[in-house]
Amino acid sequence: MSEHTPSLTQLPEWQVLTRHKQQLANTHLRELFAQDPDRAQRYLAEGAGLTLDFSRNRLTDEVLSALTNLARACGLEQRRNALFDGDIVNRTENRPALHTALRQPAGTEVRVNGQNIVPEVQATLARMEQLVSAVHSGQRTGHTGKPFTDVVSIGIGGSFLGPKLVVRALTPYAQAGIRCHFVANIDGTDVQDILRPLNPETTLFLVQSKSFRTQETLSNSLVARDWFLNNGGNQRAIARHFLAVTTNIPEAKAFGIDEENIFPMWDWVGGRYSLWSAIGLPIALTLGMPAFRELLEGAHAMDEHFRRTPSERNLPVIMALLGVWNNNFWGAETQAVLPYDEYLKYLPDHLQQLDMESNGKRVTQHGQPVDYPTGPVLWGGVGANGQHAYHQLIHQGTRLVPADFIMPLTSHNPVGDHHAILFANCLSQARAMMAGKTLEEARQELLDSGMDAMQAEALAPHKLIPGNQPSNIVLMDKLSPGRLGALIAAYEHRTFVQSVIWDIDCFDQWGVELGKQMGNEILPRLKGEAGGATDSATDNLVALFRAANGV
Ligand SMILES: O=P(O)(O)OC[C@H]1O[C@](O)(CO)[C@@H](O)[C@@H]1O
Repeated sequence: MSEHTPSLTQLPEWQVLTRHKQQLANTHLRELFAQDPDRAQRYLAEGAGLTLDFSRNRLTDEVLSALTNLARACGLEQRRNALFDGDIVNRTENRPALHTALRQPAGTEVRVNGQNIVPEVQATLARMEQLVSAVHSGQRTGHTGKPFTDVVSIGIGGSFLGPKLVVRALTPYAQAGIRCHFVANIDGTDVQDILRPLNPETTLFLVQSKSFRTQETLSNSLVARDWFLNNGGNQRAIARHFLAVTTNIPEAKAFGIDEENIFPMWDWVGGRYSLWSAIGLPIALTLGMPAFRELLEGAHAMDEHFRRTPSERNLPVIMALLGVWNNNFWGAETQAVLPYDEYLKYLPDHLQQLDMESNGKRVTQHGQPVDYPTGPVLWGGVGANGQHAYHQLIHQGTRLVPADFIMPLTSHNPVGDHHAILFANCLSQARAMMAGKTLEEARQELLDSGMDAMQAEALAPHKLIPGNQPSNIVLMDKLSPGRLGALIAAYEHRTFVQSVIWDIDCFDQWGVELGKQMGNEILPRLKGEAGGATDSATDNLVALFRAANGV
């Protein structure tokens, strides 16, 4: 396996790309389109029902081939095989990362420590199916015999963001009228707002925590349990109303959840890759098992595409390589994700954890500091709302902002011309970012509007739009469970490929631990249960908090 010795930036393949960047430094995307009429047809990749148009990147055939050479030199093929084969790819935690096994068809094999894990995955799906059908048919009811109407999923990070994205994205497929709510934040407002209108007799709680040690989730679960007990519930009834998904069965039992109501998780699934496991129960309970299985099938189709397609036609590989190109060679520090579909509202939130928790790393897999930027700041929101907020900075600010536009070609809610207008907005934004407007065009436009020459001269620089901003457009026929599964899996693989190039561990997250540790030290001081000093800035605010709360 290639291990980037001595450094990624010393590889000959990297040097070739540095030279390509210098050669292209003064070439505008407009020129690349003008010189190359077939560009749009050539820079298309298709996989698992998704189409990626990557023509609006600062890319030539030579650059694309140099990028794929870099991927090869970094050992992409071996690392990808290691990922799918269940090798230890998360070295700092000594684990495989087998989210792909969660969407493997029954009857296939993936071995961990010599044992095939697919049957266990399938058995868990079968248990989920039983639960979902019992809840939907009314066979499993609340403790007073009433059918469940609401599911409250309590979890944070990967035990929250993926299910929330999917439940919202696939609203048109919702079945049986089950409403799903998500409590994540350790803020009384979040949990209270959600519980207040609910009926405890018809509410099913899912405590979602891989570790069953996460402070936010455990505190919110205690609030939910007290609310249930104080509103007509009783200890025995907890068994009917509280389920858990976790690897930590003893802690879940200690919380009061019956073993038969605990669904397994495995340490070979990372939290941010876990929506495909029983952590997906909010999805299955809201949409039904057929839709959940279709989601898995879509993701599996993307796994197969990723595994078997040559890099130059491989959708997630191309997305990853373009990210490296923009980030490491052109200095982009962010990546915008702009879904042009209201249902994909929570996609940027999910991708923030997926990408930034995975690739926000500063040492190589061997603990050597990197001398190149790694994961960018990922952000975004639904189009066209963003056009009236942050797109101005993309058009005329000083930063390079690569963007991914994502849009289904058909709408679940066709209303008048809405969908065509939305698509026109998506295309026009990508085009404006690519082409921009020259000073001469701005000046001419002003003169044509009847402005005198002096005024036009003064105003034209304000109307100049440099363009040359790279973007991708990802299209699908419609936002179905299968296409959504493929889309999320494509981003998972994009993240993985980038981690291979950067030689970092994309499956650990040691950085988040320090804040948790410090929080545990500060909390007793806020409550007046411990003294001691931290730093003067923290101590000042601890004192302010205590005074405000009468501690
Ligand atoms: O599912 P758990 O164990 O409660 O963890 C929740 C989240 O906390 C983290 O460990 C840190 O944010 C995430 O990786 C994880 O998704």
